[in-house]
Formats: sequence, structure tokens, C-alpha cells
Amino acid sequence: MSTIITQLPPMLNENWDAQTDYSISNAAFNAKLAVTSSGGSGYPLHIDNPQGLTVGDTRKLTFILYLNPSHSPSQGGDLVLHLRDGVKVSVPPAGGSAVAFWSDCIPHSVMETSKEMEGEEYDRYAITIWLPTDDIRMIHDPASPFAGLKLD
Ligand SMILES: O=C(O)CCC(=O)C(=O)O
Ligand SMILES: [Fe+2]
Repeated sequence: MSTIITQLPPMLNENWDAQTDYSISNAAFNAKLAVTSSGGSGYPLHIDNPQGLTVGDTRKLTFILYLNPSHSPSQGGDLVLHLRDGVKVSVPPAGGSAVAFWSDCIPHSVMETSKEMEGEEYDRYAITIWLPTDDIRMIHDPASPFAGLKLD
């Protein structure tokens, strides 16, 4: 995990162009390992950083790594990104897959995990790392093409 935290910001920052320099910080804001058991609750629709600078929250990028090597679609627990024009993108929490999205504007939800099947317990493991920006103008930037995705 520390490898992700140290290598992701420089990797991303090398690839912005002049107009979209999101200046992802080398300082990880926070990280969590979430474990949801079979038949566990999901997350309702939310934005990770809805209040931003009003509460001093500079989180810009949410990076999630899933650790479920034998995941099957019937186990549920998909992350759903709610994009513009009603477009939804489902991300199954399959082991080894990772997803990144803007913490300050992309609404997302997580489907409930299915009840245990044939006596088999299913735990859903997700590591989330939130990366702040060093350029606070990037938080809730109205010029961002994603600005319209924010739910108030
Ligand atoms: O575990 C996931 O797929 C997403 C979790 C999430 O949205 C959150 O912790 O804010
Ligand atoms: Fe979230």
C-alpha cells in the first residue's frame, strides 16, 4: 500500500497537460481497509468530498484497490459511478482491479453484497486511498468537465 501511495502521485502528475494539472499531492490524506461480509450493506449515493475547502478538505482523487481473488458477479458489491446524462458505470470488486475517480465531484454508490450462498461466506475487501491536491483551485473547479456531476 505504501508503494501505491508513494508512486501514484508522481505517475499521475507526469501525465497532466497544462490545462488540467490537478497537482496530486505526495501526502496521502487517508486510507482505509473496508471489509463487508455476505449480505452486508452497501453505500448510498454520495461524493467523498462534498464540502471541500469549506471544511478544509482537499481530497481530489479516490483510488480503490479490490482484494477479492475469487469474486464472482453473483456476490454483488459492485461500485457504481454515476456519470453525466444518467450514464452509470459498474465496477465489480474483482481481486486485483483498481478504480480511480475524482473525490470532489463523482457521485457513486456500492451495491449490497449477496447473502451467503451454499453456506459460503463472502467478505468484500476494498482498500481506499484518498489523495489530496496541492492546488486548492482544483477542488470543485467549476471549469472542470466533471463539475456538473456534483450532487449538493
Ligand atoms: O468500496 C467501494 O467500492 C467504495 C467505498 C466508498 O465509496 C467509500 O468508502 O467512500
Ligand atoms: Fe465513496
